[in-house]
Amino acid sequence: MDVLSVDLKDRGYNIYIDKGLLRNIDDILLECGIDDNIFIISDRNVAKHYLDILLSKLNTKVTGYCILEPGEQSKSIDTAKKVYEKMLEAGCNRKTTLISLGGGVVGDLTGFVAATFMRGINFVQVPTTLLSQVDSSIGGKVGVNFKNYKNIIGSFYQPKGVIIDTETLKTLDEREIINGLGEVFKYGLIMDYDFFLWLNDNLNSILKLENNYIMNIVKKSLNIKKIIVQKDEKESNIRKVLNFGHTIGHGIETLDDFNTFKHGEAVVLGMMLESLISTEMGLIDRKYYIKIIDSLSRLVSPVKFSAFEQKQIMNAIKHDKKNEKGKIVLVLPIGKGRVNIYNNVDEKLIEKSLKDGVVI
Ligand SMILES: NC(=O)c1ccc[n+]([C@@H]2O[C@H](COP(=O)([O-])OP(=O)(O)OC[C@H]3O[C@@H](n4cnc5c(N)ncnc54)[C@H](O)[C@@H]3O)[C@@H](O)[C@H]2O)c1
Ligand SMILES: O=C(O)C(=O)C[C@@H](O)[C@H](O)[C@H](O)COP(=O)(O)O
Ligand SMILES: [Zn+2]
Repeated sequence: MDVLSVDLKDRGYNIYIDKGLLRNIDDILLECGIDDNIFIISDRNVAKHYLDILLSKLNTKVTGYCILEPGEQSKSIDTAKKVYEKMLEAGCNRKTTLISLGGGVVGDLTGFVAATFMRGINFVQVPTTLLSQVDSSIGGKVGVNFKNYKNIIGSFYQPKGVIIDTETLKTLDEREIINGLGEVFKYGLIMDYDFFLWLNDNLNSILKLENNYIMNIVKKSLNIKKIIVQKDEKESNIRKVLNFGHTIGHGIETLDDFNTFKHGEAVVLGMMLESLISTEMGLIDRKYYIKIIDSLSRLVSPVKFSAFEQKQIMNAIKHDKKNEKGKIVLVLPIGKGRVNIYNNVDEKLIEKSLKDGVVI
């Protein structure tokens, strides 16, 4: 088992990573200081495969559970209200620990409920998608969508531990693995170009879920995220780089009420368009731009957006949380494995990139 520690003073915690860890969840929870009074939140797809393992391992330590409908629509205030109700019915109190068993949707929602129920209770992340194992389960960004805006209500609230069983990825289809790889490629492009090249060279083995490749991806990704979060927990500056591809990506994700693109797919398309803007601004050369587009196109094919969609994406961009003094903030590539934060990008250039689209 690999153990990484996220060092955030009294809010620090361990991340436990290995194949088959769910079978030791009782012992690992004890290591995190959690014994009983546990309430589990999961979704229907995940519960079908893994809830029984947790219930049999934790037995009488579990006071209840709540199973959500799968999908982004569950990341809402309405779902949070339903969870609060179930928790009250089950007699949850300030000593209750929530376990989030699922992907990023269950994790963000559970974290939000944990941050708000009785002014804050403990929670542990048990991520079961590649995306949640490499990204959403650490760093403490918790929240829900509201009025079709992504993560617009939420908090920074760290878990007490993260338990990653890479074996759970075996029940995901390839589209979900590619969804997670979107965030993994992001780490390479913002911080570690050698990792980006390694991902390109080994994509076939990764898609076959060969365990040493998956372990490498999860550990490398979490190490990059942990270093950034430790430096800037509440996103005053450097943490913004984790948002590469997201300013445009979040707009793309909201299209068709979140029904067309998954988060990681939208981020891939966002990274392509933000790289195009970077090229237009002369921040990267054409050769590097082509390398980025060729590589990301192996995950998601570039998309041409209709005029209506372009408008909707621009509206989302104008409500992005990073915006300052009415100016759109973009994280843009400036060289191999390097990005920078810009608050002076001409709005017209963003509109033009959405209109032109990327070419391969
Ligand atoms: N908090 C953060 O830092 C952060 C970072 C990145 C993304 N996110 C958020 O994460 C969400 C996306 O997360 P996601 O991609 O994990 O989506 P998800 O939680 O919707 O899971 C994807 C699908 O896989 C199913 N599933 C999950 N685990 C499974 C398993 N092991 N076997 C079979 N099916 C399984 C789910 O039921 C769902 O249908 C978005 O809302 C995004 O905004 C948050
Ligand atoms: O942890 C972060 O910081 C990130 O930005 C990681 C992103 O991958 C993630 O999608 C995050 O939820 C986006 O946050 P938001 O603040 O732009 O809503
Ligand atoms: Zn993301």
